[in-house]
Amino acid sequence: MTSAAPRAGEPLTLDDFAEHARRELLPEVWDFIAGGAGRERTLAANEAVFGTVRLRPRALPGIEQPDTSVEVFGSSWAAPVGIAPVAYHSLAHPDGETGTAAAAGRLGLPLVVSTFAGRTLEEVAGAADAPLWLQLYCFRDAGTTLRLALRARDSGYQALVLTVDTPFTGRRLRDLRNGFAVPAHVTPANLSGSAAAGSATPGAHSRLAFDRSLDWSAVARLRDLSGLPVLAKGVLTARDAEAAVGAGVAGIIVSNHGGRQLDGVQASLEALPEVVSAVRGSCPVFLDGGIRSGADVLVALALGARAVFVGRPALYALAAGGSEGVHRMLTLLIAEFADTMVLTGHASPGTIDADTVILPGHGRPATETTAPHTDRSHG
Ligand SMILES: Cc1cc2nc3c(=O)[nH]c(=O)nc-3n(C[C@H](O)[C@H](O)[C@H](O)COP(=O)(O)O)c2cc1C
Ligand SMILES: CC(C)CC(=O)C(=O)O
Repeated sequence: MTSAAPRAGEPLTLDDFAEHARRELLPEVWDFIAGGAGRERTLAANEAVFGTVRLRPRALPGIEQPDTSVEVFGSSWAAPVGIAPVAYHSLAHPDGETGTAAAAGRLGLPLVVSTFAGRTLEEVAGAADAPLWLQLYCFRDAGTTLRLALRARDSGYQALVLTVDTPFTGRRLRDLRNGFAVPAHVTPANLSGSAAAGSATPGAHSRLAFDRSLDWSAVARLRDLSGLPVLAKGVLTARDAEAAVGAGVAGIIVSNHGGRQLDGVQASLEALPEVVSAVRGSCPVFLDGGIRSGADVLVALALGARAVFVGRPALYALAAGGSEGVHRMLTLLIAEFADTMVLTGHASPGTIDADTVILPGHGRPATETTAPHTDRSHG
């Protein structure tokens, strides 16, 4: 890929965007976004594990221009990359979720809007022209969740993402030490007036307001009510993947919530093969957690993900440059992915298989060291 020479100081990597954001944000806001639960072992592992996988190059691949696009639930995405649901984009920049949606939409990439978005579902829909999904937390006040699902359907959202790893938010020590509270000007726009609107301290609020009696029957309830496909976000084991499939999910997002829930669990990438194998091609499997480069995207696809989502990098790019910053970050990620495709000999994402990577401790391609999970032929 040819690209124009960068201007001095322009971010050249996703890590550069994080560095810009760290300088822009108040320390306690940076900590809320960057931090994880407990000793942050899982948070660290999410990124570090990508550094342990080796790529297998392809000489003279004969690819002029790779086609990075993928199809998901009948929609074309410009690349196998979306934006994970992250609360309160307006913490990072006044453009908030509408800025993020506009940037992703210009590039043909999807956005998953958080239950705790700072802009209304309808405002975000007005700003985006790429697929939108709505992430749902289920509240004790069940009506609040059901109304959100119906509003999403009515404003053209294409899927619901039920977060299944959060009966309450994890113990995030940075926030506890900082006494972090969401600033008064940042509010959950879609919960206003509801019993779930709650307080400014996300941890305490989640313990009061989230429905801990929730079980897998929620999938069918939300699907039947809204007519939308429902994905489960936060699956890390074969057992939970089988439960999700049994409950009728349309897709699974392998995720540990960016290391913000149960510290000590596997990195998302480590859990991916087990989940892909358990699902046996019955629904697409996605991954979030630790994706910081185009090569990381390729590695996740090689181990069976249909597509990946980035969480923190979207907020960092927003903090660094508003909607334009998100556009630049996503453009960079797609360009890195396209370059990595060419150098590993893939003209389209569909051919990226386990033969493209070597897992830690093995001198051989992952095809020979991992079982049948590499089948991504499912719809
Ligand atoms: C500041 C912040 C807020 C988040 N808010 C939500 C949320 O509202 N709902 C949800 O399901 N996940 C939420 N997540 C988790 C992300 O969807 C995603 O799982 C995680 O950020 C992926 O890891 P990454 O940041 O390494 O890309 C949040 C993550 C962060 C960093
Ligand atoms: C407001 C919070 C519940 C959002 C969240 O899921 C998180 O901070 O990880």
